Amino acid sequence: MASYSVLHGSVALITLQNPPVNALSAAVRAGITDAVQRTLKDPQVTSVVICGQNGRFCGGADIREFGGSMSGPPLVPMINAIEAMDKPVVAAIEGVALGGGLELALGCHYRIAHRQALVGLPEVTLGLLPAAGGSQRLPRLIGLPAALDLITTGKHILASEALKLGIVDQVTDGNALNMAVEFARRIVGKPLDPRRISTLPCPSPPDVDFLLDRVLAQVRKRARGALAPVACVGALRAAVFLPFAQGMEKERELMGALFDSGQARALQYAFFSQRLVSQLENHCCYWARYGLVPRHIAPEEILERCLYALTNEGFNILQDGMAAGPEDIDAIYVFGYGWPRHRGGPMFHAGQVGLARVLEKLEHYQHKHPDVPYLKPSPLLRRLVAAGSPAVQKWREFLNKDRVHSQL
Ligand SMILES: CCCCCCCCCCCCC[C@H](O)CC(=O)SCCNC(=O)CCNC(=O)[C@H](O)C(C)(C)COP(=O)(O)OP(=O)(O)OC[C@H]1O[C@@H](n2cnc3c(N)ncnc32)[C@H](O)[C@@H]1OP(=O)(O)O
Repeated sequence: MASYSVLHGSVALITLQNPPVNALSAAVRAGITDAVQRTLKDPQVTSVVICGQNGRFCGGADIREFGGSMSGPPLVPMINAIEAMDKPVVAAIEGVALGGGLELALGCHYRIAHRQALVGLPEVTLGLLPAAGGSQRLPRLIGLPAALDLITTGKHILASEALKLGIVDQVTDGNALNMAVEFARRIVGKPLDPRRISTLPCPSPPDVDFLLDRVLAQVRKRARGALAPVACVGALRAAVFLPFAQGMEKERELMGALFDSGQARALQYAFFSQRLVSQLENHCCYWARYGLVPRHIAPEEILERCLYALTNEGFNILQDGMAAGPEDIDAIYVFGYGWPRHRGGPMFHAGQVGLARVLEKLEHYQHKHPDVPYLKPSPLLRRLVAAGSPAVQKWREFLNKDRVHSQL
């Protein structure tokens, strides 16, 4: 939800309340929408400040809502209504203004931030693009090159850097909310048209087509099949060449394509998995509270069972002649499935660990779990170990000889 109060008899304060990061859930959007209506109707109110509870402006749209049917007031008309207000609206940014949180701030007429606050449009890291006007407002505010960088990488930047880029108007080492309230009182009566970012042209260099094509090529190379970074460039192209309203349509169309994609679902799953795993210690407290003694499972056991079963299947694939050499399997994992390049690939990694050790581990886990077929050591792995564990670069040659031998 969002609370509404009036300070000094004239400054309406709208406070986002959804701990821990004040994500823009349906209840928060409804609260803001109601508060905006109250502000418009109250003749005593001459300016507005929007802030977040507990020193955090807003962590963006509520990612948990993406999995279900979304209800409540939609974000885009809500932000447009804030921008259209005829009373100045100031965002007081503390903690974070990320994703939809920054898009909300960009709909305000001014942004005052704590120097250490983090701002950014990280949607791309969730397989999405900034679809509450961020892809259309940010380039109009800071120019195309800087917006391309921020939106296609999703990086968070400090408010002090955001000030240099022109994203925020002032930063403070003190209390950003107090500063925003004082600021809001001072700017009453100043013209608001130049502060409505949607009405501004998008500053872009003369060789804009060249720039967009170059960034698109870079992004495609870096993205390795990820859809969102490419869609982000498409949305920014729209910001340059289309009027705001049509740009917003394009933003929505591109978001629609990403929204239900397997990639967005996978990246959002990864976002929550990462946080869940870091809470594992609390699970231990849960066991202790109920007097249960959990079987100790070392993280290495899970890792090794997954990893060695995978490499073992790689040896079976090589033996069956489905891949000509270990490089074919490693390239699929490094380039197609994000296996860390510095670890070479699963087959190379097996060589690094030592084939005898991989075999020993597989035998150990097979003994513990005889019903899991993937843990049964591949005959090829056994033959490689028996042949003295040749280096991975020699396996292709070994396989050729092995195949010739088996045909004789
Ligand atoms: C035709 C069909 C058309 C369809 C078109 C659809 C149009 C739909 C319009 C939608 C408009 C979209 C608008 C917007 O552009 C989209 C977004 O805003 S996506 C969200 C962007 N924000 C982020 O990516 C920020 C994510 N969060 C973080 O990076 C960090 O959490 C943080 C904010 C930096 C804080 O970090 P920490 O202090 O370390 O805390 P944790 O990370 O541990 O988080 C604490 C807790 O909060 C949960 N959480 C964090 N952010 C969110 C969030 N945005 N939504 C929901 N929950 C969030 C996090 O999971 C932790 O909870 P726990 O998992 O521990 O229970």
